[in-house]
Amino acid sequence: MAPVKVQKICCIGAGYVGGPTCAVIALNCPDIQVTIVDLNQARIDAWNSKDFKLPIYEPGLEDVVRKARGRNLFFSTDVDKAINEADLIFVSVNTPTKKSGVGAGFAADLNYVELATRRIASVATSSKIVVEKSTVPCRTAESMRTILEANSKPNCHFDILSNPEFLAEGTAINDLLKPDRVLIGSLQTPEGIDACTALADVYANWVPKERILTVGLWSSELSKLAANAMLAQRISSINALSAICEATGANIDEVANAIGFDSRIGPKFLKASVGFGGSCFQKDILNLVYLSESLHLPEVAAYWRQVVDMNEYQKRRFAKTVVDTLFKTITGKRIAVLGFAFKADTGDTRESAAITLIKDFVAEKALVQIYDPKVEHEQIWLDLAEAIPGTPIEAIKKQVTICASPVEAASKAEAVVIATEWKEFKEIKWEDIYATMDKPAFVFDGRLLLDAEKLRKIGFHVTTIGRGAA
Ligand SMILES: NC(=O)C1=CN([C@@H]2O[C@H](COP(=O)(O)OP(=O)(O)OC[C@H]3O[C@@H](n4cnc5c(N)ncnc54)[C@H](O)[C@@H]3O)[C@@H](O)[C@H]2O)C=CC1
Ligand SMILES: O=C(O)[C@H]1O[C@H](OP(=O)(O)OP(=O)(O)OC[C@H]2O[C@@H](n3ccc(=O)[nH]c3=O)[C@H](O)[C@@H]2O)[C@H](O)[C@@H](O)[C@@H]1O
Repeated sequence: MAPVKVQKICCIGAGYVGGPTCAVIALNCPDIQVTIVDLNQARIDAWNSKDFKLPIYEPGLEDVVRKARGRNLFFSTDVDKAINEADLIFVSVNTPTKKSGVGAGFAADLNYVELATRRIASVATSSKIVVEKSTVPCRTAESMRTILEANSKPNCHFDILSNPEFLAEGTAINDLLKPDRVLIGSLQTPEGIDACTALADVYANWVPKERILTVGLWSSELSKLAANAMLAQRISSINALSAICEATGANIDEVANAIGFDSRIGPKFLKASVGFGGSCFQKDILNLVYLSESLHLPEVAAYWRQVVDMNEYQKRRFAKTVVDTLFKTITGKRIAVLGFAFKADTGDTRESAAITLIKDFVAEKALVQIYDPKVEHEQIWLDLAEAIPGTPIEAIKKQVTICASPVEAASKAEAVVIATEWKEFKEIKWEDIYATMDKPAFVFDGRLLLDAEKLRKIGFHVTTIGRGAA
């Protein structure tokens, strides 16, 4: 049998991955009808909104959706119809860390993947290619196949592919338009290879053929966890070195630059920070730790576990530096936290280092004044309520204020803490900030973003991550 020519795609899950990924497929493949479905009506309504108030903020996304929506890109809550019409279905649902039961705190919660797979099996009346887009533990495709085969209608055949997504938030559209690579894993059977070719042909509409890598299913699944673990490991390594820099007077940017010049190491992902955040690094490493333990490889599990432990240490170390520098107490002091998103150019706050910092400041009885240019206020309250369980939100609101500008956040504050590397924080008129603050006025740069010397000339006391006291 020749590979099918994909004509209709359904994507289950209209989130940070499903939305942008399939919007870019629709943009580049005008002959393919792409329908992105979700159970969350509000999310779908936002994707369909007349004024393009999309549910996620991602530079360039609106432009892509404006070009393709209504042409060959559709958003719907009619999951069954989209499944039935499609020849190829992406499963792009969330796979968070399990909160309870076996593997709680480590293993991926595969409930959403399983429910989506069962839905496909129960409504499909023709053969489909089912593609794992979600990040999943190794051999999840096998469970999906078992579920599909046990529940399918006669004459329905399912091929399972793994096609993990490597986009980073904030640069998602560029990453999708010009990916370093597209990875497709399949069974090495004639049917598996045909299904793989059918998906590769979709990407070949805009991705150079040499960047489309085809591998075995298990390699593909593991490569996704491995890529995130290696990226996070670089950040934990540079952050561990930042602690040595602070203790010795070395400068972490100079060290990163010096080692990054080695072409075997390379310059990217060596920016010391207050700690990595985002929905995936921690979750995927813990998933790898769990996998290693399940395979009776405790030393391997401990090795990867240390990447997450170092990240926790970095966040806590930074919060402690703030308290220690402010004369060992921040009780009743105003602290401005600039940035709440886990990185710049996104409104996403999942696992943001800012949340840990604010939690620690609140525990120390400080008054926290937050400013972020993109994060919705409601999201900040939700995150803080979750991070500080047992404290009613009214009590949290007595200690925390959300502000409309950096100057407002800095008003009467003793310290400004940079938690997210938003470019606009570089462009602030720091003289205005200084004027509004209590003295001595402190700045803690957790992102190596600001010109410390310039701030010192204004009168600030500046502490920068990875730099010894000046
Ligand atoms: N956020 C990111 O930057 C990246 C995420 N990933 C992976 O992609 C997957 C999805 O992540 P996100 O898009 O961030 O998650 P998300 O939480 O933003 O979106 C998932 C969506 O799936 C929907 N959903 C869940 N079960 C459903 C069902 N049975 N039927 C219909 N809709 C359903 C949810 O309502 C939600 O809107 C995860 O496995 C994640 O690890 C991979 C690369 C990058
Ligand atoms: O699986 C995923 O979800 C995605 O996870 C990351 O993407 P993302 O989390 O969106 O963003 P990153 O740019 O990787 O940043 C993650 C965190 O590390 C921090 N970071 C990044 C780079 C660096 O040098 N230093 C540093 O502290 C960022 O500020 C942020 O908090 C990966 O980069 C993507 O390839 C992957 O697809």
